[in-house]
Amino acid sequence: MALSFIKKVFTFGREKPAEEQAPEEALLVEESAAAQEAPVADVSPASEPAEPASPPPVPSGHRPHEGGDRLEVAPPSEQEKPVDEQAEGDFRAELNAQEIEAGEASSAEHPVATEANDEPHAAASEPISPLVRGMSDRTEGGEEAPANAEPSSESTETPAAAPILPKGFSTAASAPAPIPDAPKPRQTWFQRLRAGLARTSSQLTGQIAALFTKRKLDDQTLQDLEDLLIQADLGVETAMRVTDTLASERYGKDVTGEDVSRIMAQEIAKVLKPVAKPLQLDLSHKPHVILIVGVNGTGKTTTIGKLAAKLSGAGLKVMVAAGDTFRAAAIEQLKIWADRTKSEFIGTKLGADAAGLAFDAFQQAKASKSDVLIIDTAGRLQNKAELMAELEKIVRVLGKLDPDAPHTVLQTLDATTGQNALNQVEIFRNVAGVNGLIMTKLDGTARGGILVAISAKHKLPVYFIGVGEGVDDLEPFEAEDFAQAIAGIGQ
Ligand SMILES: Nc1nc2c(ncn2[C@@H]2O[C@H](COP(=O)(O)OP(=O)(O)OP(=O)(O)O)[C@@H](O)[C@H]2O)c(=O)[nH]1
Repeated sequence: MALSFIKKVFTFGREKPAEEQAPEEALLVEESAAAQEAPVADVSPASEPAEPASPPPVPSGHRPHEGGDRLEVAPPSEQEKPVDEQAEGDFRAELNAQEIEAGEASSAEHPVATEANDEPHAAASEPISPLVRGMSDRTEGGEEAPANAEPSSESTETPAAAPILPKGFSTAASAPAPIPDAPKPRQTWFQRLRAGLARTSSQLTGQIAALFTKRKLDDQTLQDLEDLLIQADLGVETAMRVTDTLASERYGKDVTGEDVSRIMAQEIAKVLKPVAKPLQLDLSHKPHVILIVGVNGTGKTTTIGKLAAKLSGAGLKVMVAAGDTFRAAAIEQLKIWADRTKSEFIGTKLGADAAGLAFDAFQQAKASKSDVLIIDTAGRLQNKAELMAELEKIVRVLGKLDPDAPHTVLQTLDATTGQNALNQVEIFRNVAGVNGLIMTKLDGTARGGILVAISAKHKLPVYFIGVGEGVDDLEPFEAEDFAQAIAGIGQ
């Protein structure tokens, strides 16, 4: 399967659109080609000599996946990361500048889920402005002084002697230059995952070690252990698996914290292995439609950017649709991701019907022979019936153009959420037919145990995990790695 997929990736990806699309009045459709030709913004002013030179154009940073058919695209090697990091810094600055320009600096910080976010923003539906390109590295007027130029009359004047200030005062000129911090080496994704899950794992391992100090394994310790595992969000089923295995191996014997961690990692991995699957694309659909759903702020738009980068990096023709018509900043954000990932973009005005946009996007993607269409949706709390009905409508409308569409419905889950995520999956699955999950923010202070409980209950594939805000911070989900990170063992 992996080979045939790779073949598909590179076969389909090289096709060009058959013809240019006629512009539609209501839609803002951008061919990515224009964006590809434009230089990448260099937002590092030359007046800051400490900054490194501008990065090369946005790095693709993608190569065919080495070990499987999970989108068939592997994350970039560690050597590529510093370049990505620099480019990412530029991108973030670009994003900020764009948002400030759009007069939405306050919403640029990206809100955490609130009910207020469910209402359309009052901002006017301005057409999307072009990206802020880099600042000039020249002074105003665009001229640089030639190297052998005569010094100006101003420069021949003797500089005024610096005043001698009383003790306890200083001027900016006399203050010692601050010593810049040495740049921190970028962590690997597994280190970030480990760090994100550190709270869960260290709490667990600490409690387990305390529980088993100088005690033989008996019914009481097993019960206490089960309680600890449930408190860590792992769910009753997995907690019992761990205690049953431990009991069968060591009942009545001395047990160390390491014994428990090892068995815990092993049992968690057993639960996760069946759901750690590659995201299969059926490229015969042209486009394979991926709908992204989830609660506000769980990382839908960012994840779309990351997915688009992987797919277009592999040579596929990708279109992204800004179906989050509630938030102007979300449309802007997706447009920037589209430019950056060389994807086609389709959007509409703020407050417009999201299902209508999804329908238009599907038609447009068919016409332009896109391989993959990824549709963003507005974040919604799962208890908002009206918004959930809108989501249902999006799915229905897509089904009119292809009864199998949307072919993949991905739900993003914020790893810092905890127990509520179980309920979110339940409801989004019923309403939108979620058939795959992506857990984001596993680099933060994550409570990753809930993914184990969700996997045990729903058995939905978990395709990727988000381990940062950068374009490359999306990793294929690996059961063993995740299990070890939760149990606090491994690399
Ligand atoms: N640390 C970290 N931050 C992330 C990750 N994924 C997304 N984010 C951040 O989470 C915030 C919300 O991400 P969005 O992609 O805007 O979330 P959304 O679900 O589209 O939000 P709504 O449009 O409000 O529903 C942004 O600041 C992202 O940069 C991740 O894996 N790690």
